[in-house]
Amino acid sequence: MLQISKLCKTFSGERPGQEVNALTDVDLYIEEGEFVSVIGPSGCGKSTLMDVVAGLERPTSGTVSIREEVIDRPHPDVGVVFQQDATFPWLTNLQNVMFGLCRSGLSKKDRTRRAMEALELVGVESFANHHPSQLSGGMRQRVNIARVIAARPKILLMDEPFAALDEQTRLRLGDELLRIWRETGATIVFITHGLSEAAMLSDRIVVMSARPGRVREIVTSPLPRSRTSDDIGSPSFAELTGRLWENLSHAEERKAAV
Ligand SMILES: Nc1ncnc2c1ncn2[C@@H]1O[C@H](COP(=O)(O)OP(=O)(O)OP(=O)(O)O)[C@@H](O)[C@H]1O
Repeated sequence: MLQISKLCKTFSGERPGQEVNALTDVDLYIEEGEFVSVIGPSGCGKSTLMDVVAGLERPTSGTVSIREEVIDRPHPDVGVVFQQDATFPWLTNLQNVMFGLCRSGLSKKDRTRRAMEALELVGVESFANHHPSQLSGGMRQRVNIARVIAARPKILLMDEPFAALDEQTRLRLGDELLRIWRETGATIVFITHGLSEAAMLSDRIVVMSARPGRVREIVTSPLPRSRTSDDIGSPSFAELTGRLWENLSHAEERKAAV
């Protein structure tokens, strides 16, 4: 579904001639319908990887392909959810979700229907005619997710979407996201700083090394596809987070040594 090959990304630094190697030789293959999380030390290039896959940044070298089509701009099959609230305060929640469909070519009636379906999927349909300011942070993030999934992307990229939320809300939204993933069959790439979040949500977890970021290890989850936050107390979960922590602390040690 998604193939990342020998991906490198270098930015110009603050001083003339200075360069920042954000990513080097990243190779990753993601199957259709997989839920893959990416973790790694701060500054290792997770957001850069997401931006390149989203077609928002051009790779310095290497390629990103979706079903063998090399992408160099935002692709219609890809939706992106960021940590920051992207709702427009002057629009209702329904209008916000419909806005995400304004270039879809659908009639207003169909856009309304699709937007309502997306709001139902994330559980905020009863607030369709309220404004984002009338919602809690967690509910607003549900509207942001609805806005993206209303367009029915085959690949959903999520860059720390729950980072600004409290732990309880994160867990609840994690469960909702797993349900949405199972219902839609979307392929999800999820960036997080949270080991438990990555362990609970993912089929596979990509651990990146310190900058310049590359794939350090890919850990396959022993948890079933039907996993929920109830699995957090299980021995498999503890073993998985232990393994992730071990990997991450080695990556952090390397960062300290650089
Ligand atoms: N537009 C840019 N221009 C110059 N340097 C950049 C740019 N974007 C990112 N960088 C640098 O590239 C490196 C990787 O940044 P990135 O934000 O991708 O890391 P990250 O792993 O997402 O970080 P964090 O975990 O802290 O969110 C950092 O050193 C950052 O300063």
